[in-house]
Amino acid sequence: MSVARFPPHFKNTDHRQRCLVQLRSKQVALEKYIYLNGLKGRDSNLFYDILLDNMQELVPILYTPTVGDACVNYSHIWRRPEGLFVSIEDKGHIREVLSSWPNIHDSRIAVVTDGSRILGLGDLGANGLPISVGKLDLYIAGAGIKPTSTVPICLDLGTNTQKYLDDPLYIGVRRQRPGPAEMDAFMEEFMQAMKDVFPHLVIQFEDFSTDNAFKYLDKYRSQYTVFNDDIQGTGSVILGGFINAARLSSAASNLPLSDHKILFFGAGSAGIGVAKQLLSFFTMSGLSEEEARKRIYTVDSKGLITADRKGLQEHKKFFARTDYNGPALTNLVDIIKYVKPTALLGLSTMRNAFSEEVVKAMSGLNKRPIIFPLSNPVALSELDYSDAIQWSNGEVIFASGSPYKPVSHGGKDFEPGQGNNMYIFPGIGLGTILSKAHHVSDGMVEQAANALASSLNAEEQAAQLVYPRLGRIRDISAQIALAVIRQAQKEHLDDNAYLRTLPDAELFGLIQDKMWQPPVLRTKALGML
Ligand SMILES: NC(=O)C1=CN([C@@H]2O[C@H](COP(=O)(O)OP(=O)(O)OC[C@H]3O[C@@H](n4cnc5c(N)ncnc54)[C@H](O)[C@@H]3O)[C@@H](O)[C@H]2O)C=CC1
Ligand SMILES: CC(=O)C(=O)O
Ligand SMILES: [Mg+2]
Repeated sequence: MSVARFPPHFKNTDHRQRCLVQLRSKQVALEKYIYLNGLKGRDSNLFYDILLDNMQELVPILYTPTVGDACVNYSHIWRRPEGLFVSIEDKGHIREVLSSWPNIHDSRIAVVTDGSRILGLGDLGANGLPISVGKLDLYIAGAGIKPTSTVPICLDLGTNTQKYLDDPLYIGVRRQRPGPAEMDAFMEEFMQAMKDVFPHLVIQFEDFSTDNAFKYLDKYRSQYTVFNDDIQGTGSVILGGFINAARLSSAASNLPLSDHKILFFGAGSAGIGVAKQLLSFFTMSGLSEEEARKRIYTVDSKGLITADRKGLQEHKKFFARTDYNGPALTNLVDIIKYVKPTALLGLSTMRNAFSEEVVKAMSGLNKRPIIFPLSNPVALSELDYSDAIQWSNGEVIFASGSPYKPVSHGGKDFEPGQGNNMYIFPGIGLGTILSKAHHVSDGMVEQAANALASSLNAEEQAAQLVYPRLGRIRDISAQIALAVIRQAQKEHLDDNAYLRTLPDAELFGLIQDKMWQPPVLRTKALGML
């Protein structure tokens, strides 16, 4: 019998470089994703070691935009089990399904999607699992959560996307999605079973379609340790970036912060989640809640949202305008001329909706307009960075949901921000886990945003960035976790009395010490992979 052996001149130190060479030799982003996924399966320590050193290059592959391609094609590229599928056919014995997970006692954080609205790509059914895997990779790399403490879950409830039902390789149950009563009963059993099987788990709801996103957050946030990333995580990350953007914009035009006016293009779970969080930008600037609400306008596929519109969905009512009585305003440039916003935020999934005319209208109103095209993935972004810079003559204050490369214009280099909840959820999760908080409160989400806004270092401030650079994500997550823990303590939601005894500097050190590091150096020293 032959024994498999390493080649005689094999060196672990070279192998790290070899992996990067193999990765970079692939031309297609989805192939890079498949390669990295394979590497994680063969040697997860090496995978995370490489990820930590190459965040800027690898995050766009493991996360948006490429994770979107991975989801769309998951039934075809599937290679190995890497998470839990909980099927509607498991109803009645969901507890047994969850109990099959190998690391139950170590489990601390689950990302749960039902695949019904993956990024802006719609209902992908059971193909949604990679979004949970990708988010958890960011928990591991960004907040040092131990890989064995993470639980990626996709609820396999069927899909209303016919092409998947017709696909012979589709990996999910072949049925339409359940109606509200059947879905509610499934969620009830699932959440109770999660509590029974994983007593110490923080649950992140991800990419549920908008009505269910609001419904299950409202229903479960006081019963379980749960938050919704698309509503609260996005709200928090955009509040953090907006604080910095508004300061830059106000400094350029001498505008008091409370005079900003924000126009939301897109009023789904993300749009309304962000709009509600941004109320606190105005209340922090001295306005009352009611005055703050008046500084925010929302637009959906039917135009400016007004209170007199018939059949308005519940989540759109809060920001519906009562002060506009003219004919329905449906054209974005007309809406901008009417509202005169200082900031335009896109969460609409409408590619290129922010046209040259739109950007010029914003530039005509503001010396430094704030324009955040936040829809994911890149193919659904409302505005490309190079267009934004060109059409605003370099004046735009810009952050997008998915990453863009820096651009040059008029002999100057410009660096975009990435307004993505990836800056927030790792820190919220870490802070919640360490404080053993029973719930994730609005206060914890708001303090996470403030910590993110204050996290820019001198170099980032000098470069007029609105978000810190990704390479510093662990430092950022530690700062956010500290703020989240302190707020949990203030609200008496925590269950870790020891952390209360520590001054901030010591608590910050403890958070950093708790962060998992891939033990590659040790395996390197042992001469094995
Ligand atoms: N940057 C980030 O961190 C995040 C970005 N997102 C992105 O936000 C986008 C929206 O997500 P959800 O709110 O959950 O989806 P959704 O489908 O519930 O909301 C989309 C909204 O856009 C509106 N819309 C669609 N077509 C429009 C048009 N032609 N004109 C004006 N409005 C239009 C719809 O009426 C709806 O209000 C997705 O692309 C998602 O990837 C979501 C969460 C986080
Ligand atoms: C980033 C994210 O959570 C989304 O696009 O849904
Ligand atoms: Mg999401």
